[in-house]
Amino acid sequence: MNTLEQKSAAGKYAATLIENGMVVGLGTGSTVKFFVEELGRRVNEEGLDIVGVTTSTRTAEQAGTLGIALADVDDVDHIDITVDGADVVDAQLNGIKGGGAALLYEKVVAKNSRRNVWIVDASKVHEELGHFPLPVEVVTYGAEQLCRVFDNHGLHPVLRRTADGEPVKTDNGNEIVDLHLDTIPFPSELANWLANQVGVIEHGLFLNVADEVIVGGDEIQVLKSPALMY
Ligand SMILES: O=C(CO)[C@H](O)[C@H](O)COP(=O)(O)O
Repeated sequence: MNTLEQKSAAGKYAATLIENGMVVGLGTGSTVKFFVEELGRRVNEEGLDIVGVTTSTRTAEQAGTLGIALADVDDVDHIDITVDGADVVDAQLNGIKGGGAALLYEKVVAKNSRRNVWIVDASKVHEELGHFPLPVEVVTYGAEQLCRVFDNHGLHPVLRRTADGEPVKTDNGNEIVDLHLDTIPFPSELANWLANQVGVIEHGLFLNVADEVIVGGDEIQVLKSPALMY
């Protein structure tokens, strides 16, 4: 299976986890697109009755077009399950997210979910975090200054830009700085440090968030969080 087929397989498998009456967090990205597509099919063909809580305008547009009922995160009293993608997953099921610049809403929805399932292709799974630039959402005001601070700490920051050279704007109007790190040996320490920097809105380290990771392939692999294994 190629990467796209693996993404599709993972997305379709995740859609089988969704049951009538569930409030479902809908992540963002090309893998989630397959999941939402299959969810839409089940809503329309099987009468699946769910409410979706989206993590980006892109996903909201897709889900809306497919006729999936949507609610604002503040208008539901709980989220049963959230299905989202990831850029990297390590052996502890910690991850890097935000390749699609939706990390803030993704983290808000994840933190308010009873169960978090990530769907990935096999290339995303590694022993340790790294292998993908770590996205950090920052306020526009002072973004260059913040980049200097990151640079002084050896974090190799690059402000993310569109093809036209303009800074990428998130759904909240903030900007994304990608930290080009080969490895992240101490993710908790880095997460705490980033969270303490003035101007940082959120970072893409998702630690102890995923309960399960579904890896697409000829055979679906379901990796479970160590916390769920005992
Ligand atoms: O975190 C994300 C968006 O902010 C995505 O879930 C992540 O980038 C994976 O995307 P894809 O499924 O397209 O590889």
